[in-house]
Amino acid sequence: MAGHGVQAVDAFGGLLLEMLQRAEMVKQTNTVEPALHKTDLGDHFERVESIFPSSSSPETKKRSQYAVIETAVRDTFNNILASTTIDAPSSVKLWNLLDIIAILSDDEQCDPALLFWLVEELLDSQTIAGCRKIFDYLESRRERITAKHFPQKQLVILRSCNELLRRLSRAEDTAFCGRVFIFLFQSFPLGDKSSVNLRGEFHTENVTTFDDMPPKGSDLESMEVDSDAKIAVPTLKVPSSSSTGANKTPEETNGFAKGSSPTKSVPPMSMDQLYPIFWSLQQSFSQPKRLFDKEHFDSFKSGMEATLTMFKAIQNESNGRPLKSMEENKRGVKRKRGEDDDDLANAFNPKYLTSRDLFELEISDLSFRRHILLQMLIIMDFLLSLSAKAREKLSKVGLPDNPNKSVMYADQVLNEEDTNWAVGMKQSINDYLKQGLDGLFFHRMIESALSRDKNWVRWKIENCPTITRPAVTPDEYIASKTAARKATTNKRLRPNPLGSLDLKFLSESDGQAGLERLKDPSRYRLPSIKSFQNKIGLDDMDIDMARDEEQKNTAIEAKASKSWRALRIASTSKLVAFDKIERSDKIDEIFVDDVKIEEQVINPDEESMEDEDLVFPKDRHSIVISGPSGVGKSTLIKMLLEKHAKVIGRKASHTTRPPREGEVHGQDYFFVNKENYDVMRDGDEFLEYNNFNGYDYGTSRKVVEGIVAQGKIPLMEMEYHGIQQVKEKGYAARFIFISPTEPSVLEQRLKRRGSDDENKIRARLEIAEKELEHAKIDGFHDKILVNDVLEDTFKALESYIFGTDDQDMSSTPSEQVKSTPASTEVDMMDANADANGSSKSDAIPASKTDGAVQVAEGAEPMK
Ligand SMILES: Nc1ncnc2c1ncn2[C@@H]1O[C@H](COP(=O)(O)OP(=O)(O)OP(=O)(O)O)[C@@H](O)[C@H]1O
Repeated sequence: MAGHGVQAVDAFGGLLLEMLQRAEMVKQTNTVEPALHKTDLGDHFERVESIFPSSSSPETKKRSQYAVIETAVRDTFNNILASTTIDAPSSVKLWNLLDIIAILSDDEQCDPALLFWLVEELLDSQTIAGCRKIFDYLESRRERITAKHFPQKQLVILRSCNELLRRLSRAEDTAFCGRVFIFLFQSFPLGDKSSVNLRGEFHTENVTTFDDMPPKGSDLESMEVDSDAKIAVPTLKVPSSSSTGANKTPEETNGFAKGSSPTKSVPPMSMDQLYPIFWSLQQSFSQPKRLFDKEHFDSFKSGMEATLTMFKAIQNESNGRPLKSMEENKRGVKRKRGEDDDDLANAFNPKYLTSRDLFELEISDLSFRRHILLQMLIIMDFLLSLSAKAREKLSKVGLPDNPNKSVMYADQVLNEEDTNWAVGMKQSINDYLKQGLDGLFFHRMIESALSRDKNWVRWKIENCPTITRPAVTPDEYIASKTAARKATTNKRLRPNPLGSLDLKFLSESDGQAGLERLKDPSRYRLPSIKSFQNKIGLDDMDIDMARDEEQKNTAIEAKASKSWRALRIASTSKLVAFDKIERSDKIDEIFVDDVKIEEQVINPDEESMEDEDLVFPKDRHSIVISGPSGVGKSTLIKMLLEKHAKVIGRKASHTTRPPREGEVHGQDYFFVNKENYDVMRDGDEFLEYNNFNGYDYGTSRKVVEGIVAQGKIPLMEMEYHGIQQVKEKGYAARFIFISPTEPSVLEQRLKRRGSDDENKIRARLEIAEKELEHAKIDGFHDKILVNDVLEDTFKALESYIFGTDDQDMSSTPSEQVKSTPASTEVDMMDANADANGSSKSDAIPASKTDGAVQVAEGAEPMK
């Protein structure tokens, strides 16, 4: 540390080092998470006071203390930066230092903005990849570091974020830009004015250049060179009095009378003619104030009309061949998706490609046309906000005494004719946008975005009044909750109205147990036909043995109900047997065939095993297996996948590591480059991610969702950082830790495995220690299995996964679960009938049940 000769600086510097040492002991990970808390640092904080004796004035003391702390902190900060890189594990010292400063700042021991000053310097000194890491820190601590003293911090936050945004490419780092914006949005209150463009400045630096060669045979009469923008601005010859338009028809003036449609009956230009006109519109889009000049406005109007006419002509043409364009669209999408992850980095580029050669292609693309039309709508809204009607409306709502004149353009009023033109043009654009693939949806989206934008403009005109609403009081909250409950409760609802389902399982008091009962497979699976055979036999006996007429009728009705349900089930698979049924009370034929079918199907060795024969765990959450290196995770996972290939699906992670020999992309890993990996990470596409041995690894949400979509249960292997992230994201899974009988077996197994040299084994064992340490945290894992004898561990693992822990372990879980449904079903059906006194209400009118599934649903829900 640099000596400053100031005793307090040296003393605080020493204390800071002690705090950092303590932090390293407390937080044993090398990652940003978890954050340090004041209690983690023991009594070090009390010692801060002793370094700064109280002086005559508290203000003087505060100022000198802040200066001393800042100097010492900066020394330490620079030392850390000089000795580590942001990617190295030792960078944890930086995060620890920032955490310590955050604690000091919350305690008002140092300048509140100190942390952000350092972050600003850090961002300035790092590459974009390094900045991502710093942002990991900022995002993970956002709430904490912005909760107190925000006014003192906000300027630095804004400055550093803006500086970072300036460095980022909107095209290549779109997702990172988004992270920065989201950080700003979340940190600053909604009504914060610091980033509001109060002066109504337009983004005039965004100049769109295009080929300035005059097109052959065009109608352009002159080419003006706009010296500011250094681009050729073609001017269309337009009738001189178009804005007054007194003696001319709308067609003659290119202006539009009320209700007339712009672009009506005007033939489209050639592409060459349109090209300069089309691109010169961008000038007015980025500098709308140009339109206050009559000449510019006239040429703008003609350009807009010519463009829309061309768009309409293209639309009509593509409507004539819709199938082809649909095909092309599909092919485009397919090709893009087929290119695997490379298109991830190929994000939207906000700069237009304006080559003349591309023009025709671009303009025939619907998305491109929509983009331009959206720009047109924005400018139409801008023009219409200057109309006399809009002015009147604004004055009616009552502006504050000091409205923001810079965004009002009070000296500009759009005349009636131009207003009508803008209204007509807006209407035509809207009509156009509603057509085509998803046109209505697209139109609705932009309509709502634009209408919201108008509110922001109003807010700016009103000089950004604070957007706050008084907090809801506890009384108001309770009153509205009670009222809502009252409004949604039907008092006349009978507990179990005649003919309706028993909805008791929905009752709140039943809570989790009720939900669990809903997951019972018997609720959604069809009962087997066989299960009805015995019951119908029993009903037959009841009919024969009935002591009086009433008993007999009850038994007949019960039999009819069951026969009906059995027939509905048989109708899906054994319709042939129906021919053999001669009497409605004698349906045995369906049972005869059914036995044969079951015999054929239950053949576990058969490749084409039907899905319904598969046995799934009751708990279908993802399974996460962790454990120290060498404990046998991969071995157990392999066994599980071999035995339960149709039930459990393994996901491949994404990694930046190059493939090893024999590794297959998509099977062992998804091998992606760093750029694509970062884009995925910034886009929150990973459930968890980590860096190991200098390479990045991540579990893609999409891959996991894909396994679920296949109807399988995802199985993942993760180390404790990953588990921590997964838990923080609130992803529900079952966490199983595989533990060795004692740590020494790990080394033996790794040596026996022979896949790593001595050094790698050492490195693995070091991390293994941490894994074992974490396993001690109460509740971190749902199940800990000690892998002593492999076969026993596998059985225990299966039992846990399939929810058969408590049952006999001699048979495999699959066997156990498989053997139960038939008998359980019989019991449940009986219980149902009993619960209702008889199965009278089971009868389902034919008109109400159209399929076999409905029989199962329509019948009493199984409990
Ligand atoms: N119960 C067991 N008894 C003896 N050897 C075992 C047992 N379980 C696994 N092994 C062996 O231990 C070695 C390490 O197992 P495995 O590769 O499955 O470990 P791992 O936990 O996946 O390790 P890593 O995390 O390093 O990939 C293998 O050679 C495996 O055959």
